Amino acid sequence: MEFVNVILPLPIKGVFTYHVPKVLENSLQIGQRVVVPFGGKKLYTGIILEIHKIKPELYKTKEIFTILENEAFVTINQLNFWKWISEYYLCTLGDVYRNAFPSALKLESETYIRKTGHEIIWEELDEREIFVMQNLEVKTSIDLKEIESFISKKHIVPTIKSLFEKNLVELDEQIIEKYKPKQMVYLDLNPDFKNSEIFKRALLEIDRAPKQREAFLVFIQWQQQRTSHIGKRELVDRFSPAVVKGLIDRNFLIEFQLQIDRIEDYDDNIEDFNELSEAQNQAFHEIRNQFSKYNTVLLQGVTSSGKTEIYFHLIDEQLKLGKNCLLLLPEISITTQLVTKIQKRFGNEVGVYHSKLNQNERVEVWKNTLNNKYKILIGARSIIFLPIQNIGLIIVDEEHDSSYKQSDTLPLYNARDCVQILAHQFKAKVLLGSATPSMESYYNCDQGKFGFVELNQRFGEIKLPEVDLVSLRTPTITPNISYELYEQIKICLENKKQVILFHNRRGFSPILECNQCGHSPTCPNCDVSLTYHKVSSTLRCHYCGNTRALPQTCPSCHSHSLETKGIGTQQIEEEIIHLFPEARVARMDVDTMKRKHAYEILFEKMHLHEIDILIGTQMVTKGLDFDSIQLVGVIRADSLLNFPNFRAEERTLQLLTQVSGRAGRREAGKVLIQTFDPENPLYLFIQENNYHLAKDTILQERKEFLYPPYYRLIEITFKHKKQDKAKKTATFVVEYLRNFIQEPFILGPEEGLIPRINNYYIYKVLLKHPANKSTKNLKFFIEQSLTKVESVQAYRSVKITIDVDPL
Ligand SMILES: Nc1ncnc2c1ncn2[C@@H]1O[C@H](COP(=O)(O)OP(=O)(O)OP(=O)(O)O)[C@@H](O)[C@H]1O
Ligand SMILES: [Zn+2]
Repeated sequence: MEFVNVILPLPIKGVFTYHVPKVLENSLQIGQRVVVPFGGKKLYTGIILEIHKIKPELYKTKEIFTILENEAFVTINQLNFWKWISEYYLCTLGDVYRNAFPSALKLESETYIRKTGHEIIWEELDEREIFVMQNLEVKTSIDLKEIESFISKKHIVPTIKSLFEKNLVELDEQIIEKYKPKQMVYLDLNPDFKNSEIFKRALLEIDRAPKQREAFLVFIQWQQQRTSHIGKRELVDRFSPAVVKGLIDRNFLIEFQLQIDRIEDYDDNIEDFNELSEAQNQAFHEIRNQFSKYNTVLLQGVTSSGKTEIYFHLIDEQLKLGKNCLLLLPEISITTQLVTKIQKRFGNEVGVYHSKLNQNERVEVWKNTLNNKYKILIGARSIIFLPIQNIGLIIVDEEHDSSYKQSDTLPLYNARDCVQILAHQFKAKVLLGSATPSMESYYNCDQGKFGFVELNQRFGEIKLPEVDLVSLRTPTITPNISYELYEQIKICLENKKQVILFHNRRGFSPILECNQCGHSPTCPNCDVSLTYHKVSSTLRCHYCGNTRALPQTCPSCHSHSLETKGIGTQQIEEEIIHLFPEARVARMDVDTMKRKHAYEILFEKMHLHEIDILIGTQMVTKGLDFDSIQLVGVIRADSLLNFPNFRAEERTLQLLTQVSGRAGRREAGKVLIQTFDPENPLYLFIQENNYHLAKDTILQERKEFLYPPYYRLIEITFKHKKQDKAKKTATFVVEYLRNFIQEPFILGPEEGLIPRINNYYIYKVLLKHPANKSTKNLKFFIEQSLTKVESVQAYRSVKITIDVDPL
């Protein structure tokens, strides 16, 4: 008999053995998708990891139901990569599989499906498919379990798969819901207006509606400037719904809809490469040089030095060698300018993969990658899980960015580090690029592991912006805007230039406080104050989402003197509007950027200079490349530094350097940093643009206090609704581990920074390990300690997560 070991999307260690039905014997492949029964009732889509003839002795195997296609869906390289991740990040293969695979490709009992609304041609469906579709006529969504009552288990997944392929059903998951493909409404000119007589008459007709006339002319101007369609929303935002409706009612503009979420083929012109400047050319050659000695090279290029241009030339070289390239970007940059830039150079050989794609799009990219359709793949961190082929070069742009680390779902991997394994598999090179490299990467250069190339000149020999520190200890014009900043904004606006104001909201969200008794409403489920949301007039918990109406009186002493404390971007916006009533102001933060195309619209507006002042959180610090930003203001630099994390200084340095880099990219620019602590050496380094000295200071401290990059960290988190259970389990683990690891390499258990989230009490244990030694033993002890926990009945319900290399 033939057996297969299958990976299932479960947080259980190990693989699961099934026997192969006679008809499938000798035809299976490693990496193929199979549907298998599990437990009493469930069924899952699994991946074949091994095929063998060894009958398990301890239990009776079940038979696999079916295979989903005749070829492997996961490559051997991928499976090896998954194994590495599960060993390094101490999670199960099932955790990796669950995360690595698009949901639509791993149907299981709990998967919900619903109709797409696509026309059903009943004659083309088989009996089972008809059953499912009829069921969906009466119910909006069903899960695979329900289908079991009318289709045999064996046939469920193939049936659904077939309906998927016919585009008749889609997954119904709450998370996916958000990104459901949307029809976007666009506007076009009435085709009759091509006739200039009709056009002239039309213009006369709206002479008496000046707003409509203006909107109409702006629309025509846009149409001439752009190759893409013009969204209705954009015109509405610029004018008003009524004005735009007027133009549509008059039949001047015609509405049409397009589904925008499908991966669009690029059909515009392919642009030539820019010639590299002398400095860029030198860096380019230096990188190639270093690649003959090192597999990984760190490129530190100051902001606006044109690193992208160098990437393009390196990529081009690989393509000419017949190799593919992988380009990793922080999540946010994906929706922005870079992707368009790349498509302009490389056309349709580019695949894009990121979290805002819907399920169908993900499947499409996966299949195209497997079929080696793309020469270049661009994506956020999850791109490393695609079935990539024939890779010659992997580029990680903004390598210091924390969004390369997955922090909410297992596995808690860092894509910047994982690409080393992929590169090894393909014998490919890795280029890490940043204006502000991470301490880890510097360390690797020092250790002789990475090569190092520096590019110290901005493109066009533009000078780096001048940085001024402004003390907040002296009186300000409005609560958060100093006289100096006010003056500079004024000058900038007079010069018809744009301003970016950066306000770090982390830890500074507005809260409600009673002036009488000092009470501040807290979340019933978490140990945090509720955040005040002005627009909806609510108090909200940012950890569990708990929301309540804004109280009129203090819940504790019933006085009426409730006041908001702390500042958010909204307050800054109000102050700016008050100071500059004429200016066109926009805000960029999680609240304003929720909608799928919010970024594109905002960037378009920045580009067209329809915004004078852009106020935003961290989002404005990354990658923005606009011509006319002359001034960058940092509202409160200190809020970054005061964050209780050993990386606070590094992050501050990176953020401030990055945000400063948005200024003066075409001609001289200026940066104003407002702070309560203008003598802080870190700010002085930033002012002098001395990243190297700043980095040396930080590294010195890290070494002294046994932190990365000199030591690797592993953090174990314990969560339980009963506080003492969480604490006791954590203590139990620490006591066990102390047999092998002594102070100061083991810390805790300590309460979490927020001791309770969503009614779960949190305890943490931190382990440190010299970076130049293998963590194999340490990881073994940790796993042992968890096995010990498993054996104690009372501790079993405690939720334990291990974070290797936490940020
Ligand atoms: N060789 C070149 N020819 C023409 N334009 C260039 C060239 N190199 C760079 N540029 C332009 O200079 C600007 C800055 O380049 P780019 O955005 O690549 O910088 P960067 O190093 O990635 O900066 P940051 O780290 O701040 O994102 C871009 O608008 C780019 O188009
Ligand atoms: Zn809460």
